[in-house]
Amino acid sequence: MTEQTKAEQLVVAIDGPAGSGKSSVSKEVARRLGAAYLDTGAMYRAVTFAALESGLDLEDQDAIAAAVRAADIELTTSPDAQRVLVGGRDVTAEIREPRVSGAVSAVATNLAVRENLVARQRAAIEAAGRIVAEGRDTTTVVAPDADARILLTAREEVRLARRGLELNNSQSAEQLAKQVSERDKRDSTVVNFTEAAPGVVLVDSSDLDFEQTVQAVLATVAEQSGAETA
Ligand SMILES: Nc1ncnc2c1ncn2[C@@H]1O[C@H](COP(=O)(O)OP(=O)(O)OP(=O)(O)O)[C@@H](O)[C@H]1O
Ligand SMILES: Nc1ccn([C@@H]2O[C@H](COP(=O)(O)O)[C@@H](O)[C@H]2O)c(=O)n1
Repeated sequence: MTEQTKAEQLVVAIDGPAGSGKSSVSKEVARRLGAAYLDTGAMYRAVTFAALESGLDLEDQDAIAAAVRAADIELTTSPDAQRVLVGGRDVTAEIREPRVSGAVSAVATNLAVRENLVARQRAAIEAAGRIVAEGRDTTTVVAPDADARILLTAREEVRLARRGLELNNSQSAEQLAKQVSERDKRDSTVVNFTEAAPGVVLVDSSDLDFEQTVQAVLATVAEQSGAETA
């Protein structure tokens, strides 16, 4: 762990469905808290990228399990400069490509992959000490003992519209549904990110703008952890 007093340590876990604002809101909350930021989804994307590059059959559970164990993944935890390296190669942009987004659920539903990545994520949280970690199972599996646990959500039509706007409305309704609703459907076969578990606070951003959502999350962190977030 870095040089931090006990009072400075703070673990915030945020999960929720696709397009709910997990990554953008978590990054901004991390900046305002002077905390690190862990994008757990980037790790699933990195493994998927590595498997695709090696030409592996993503449905071959054993081959993918072996690949994750061998995967050399480096992830920076600065909310201002995120970099992802696989085997020393910078794949920060490539892991966001549609071929990875379309394939990642197949890898993320492999339980051996989840076990391996959850262990790496816990180690990253422990190493940082003061951190906002986001991803579909962070409040329930990765960091159930976090100081603050939030399920960030928004109505489906709002999430679809936000993702559409993010992509300059270049996608058809069908393509958007694939990237948001269908991915959630497949992911939810192994993780529950639609209902708040006991002790997890629901923040619904459907009728909030970005800044209001950040404020709502900061207020929830203060309430749950007792930390000063203003
Ligand atoms: N409250 C909000 N109001 C308006 N736009 C928002 C709000 N929260 C997030 N956004 C925007 O919605 C889009 C989706 O957000 P983001 O990528 O953070 O979602 P996500 O939950 O991380 O999605 P995924 O799980 O698919 O990676 C981004 O363009 C982001 O800027
Ligand atoms: N904790 C997590 C985080 C992510 N996943 C899987 O990775 C995919 C990509 O996540 P993004 O947040 O970058 O969109 C996601 O669709 C899940 O398949 C996960 O399983 N658990």
